[in-house]
Amino acid sequence: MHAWKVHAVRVTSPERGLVLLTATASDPLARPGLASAPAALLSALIGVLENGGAWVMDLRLVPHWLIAGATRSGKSTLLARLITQLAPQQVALVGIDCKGGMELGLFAGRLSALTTCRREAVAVLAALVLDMQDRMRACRTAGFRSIWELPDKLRPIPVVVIVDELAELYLSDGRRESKAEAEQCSTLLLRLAQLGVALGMHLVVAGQRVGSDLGPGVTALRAQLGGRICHRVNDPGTAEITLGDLNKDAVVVAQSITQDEKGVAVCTGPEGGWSRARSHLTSTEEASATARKYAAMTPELPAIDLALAALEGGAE
Ligand SMILES: Nc1ncnc2c1ncn2[C@@H]1O[C@H](COP(=O)(O)OP(=O)(O)OP(=O)(O)O)[C@@H](O)[C@H]1O
Repeated sequence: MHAWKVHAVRVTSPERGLVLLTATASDPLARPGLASAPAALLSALIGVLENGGAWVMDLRLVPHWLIAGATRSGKSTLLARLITQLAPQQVALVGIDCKGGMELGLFAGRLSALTTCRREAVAVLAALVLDMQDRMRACRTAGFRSIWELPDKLRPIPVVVIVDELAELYLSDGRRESKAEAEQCSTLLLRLAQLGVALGMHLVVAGQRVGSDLGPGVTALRAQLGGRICHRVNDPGTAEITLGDLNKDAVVVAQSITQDEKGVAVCTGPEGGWSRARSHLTSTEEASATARKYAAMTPELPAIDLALAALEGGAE
């Protein structure tokens, strides 16, 4: 695609003598209102690319995404934009926000489930994996390889699982139960990522830390998340981990994003290219108003409700 070829030759490291790109007043990143794109199922207009084109995340083309960045770099704002764009669509949104639900809680009205601790996350992910197996059976019975081939009436609703702060799911305090829970979470996320593509299960995972210090499960998961977005990072290693397996020049550009460039990121495109881009700023008010407006469209996911109810029952 034309929009993604922008950096093919012009960006390289300072050591190699070429100039890195930065946002300026004449830069499209400073005027994000310009870009637009048609609405399509599972497609979200996130912001503007450096060449002025629309920055679109299309989960039908790239099913799973990893979003990295230091604190206050723009991760939650990007997730807010994504949810605001998906809210009017026929999709189920599931939030996993183990920082107490402070970020994704804004969208509670439009989320089919919101988990705020890892114990709940394990229950919800396990229910989704079971649902995925049902979807697999339905496809097999009908002789199809994906839910998208099923007739409209039989097609299950696509589910987008949004994780704010991946590390919360993988870190363990050393206790045996905590370790087991982290491992369960890791296994379930990996299973969703591996099998979900054809079955309408999508993962969008954001975190400050996305490296193997969180355990081998994170490396395996990262390999399954084909879409990558890297905001400003605290350490060069995070940009390397996020983009390095895709494009070395992209790493250098991500490492050059400054503290003032909030919402600026390097993002990958659908056909292997990449670009600098800036997300549209979504205010807290806009986010919660959108969630309220489309709350009636929130699909019920009974399997998840049952799993969470069982958890509550077990806790009494
Ligand atoms: N696209 C954007 N355009 C302009 N400003 C932005 C944009 N994205 C984020 N900001 C500004 O940066 C601030 C921090 O953004 P955000 O909360 O999304 O960061 P974060 O990476 O999620 O941080 P944390 O890890 O601490 O939750 C926002 O409050 C907003 O003021």
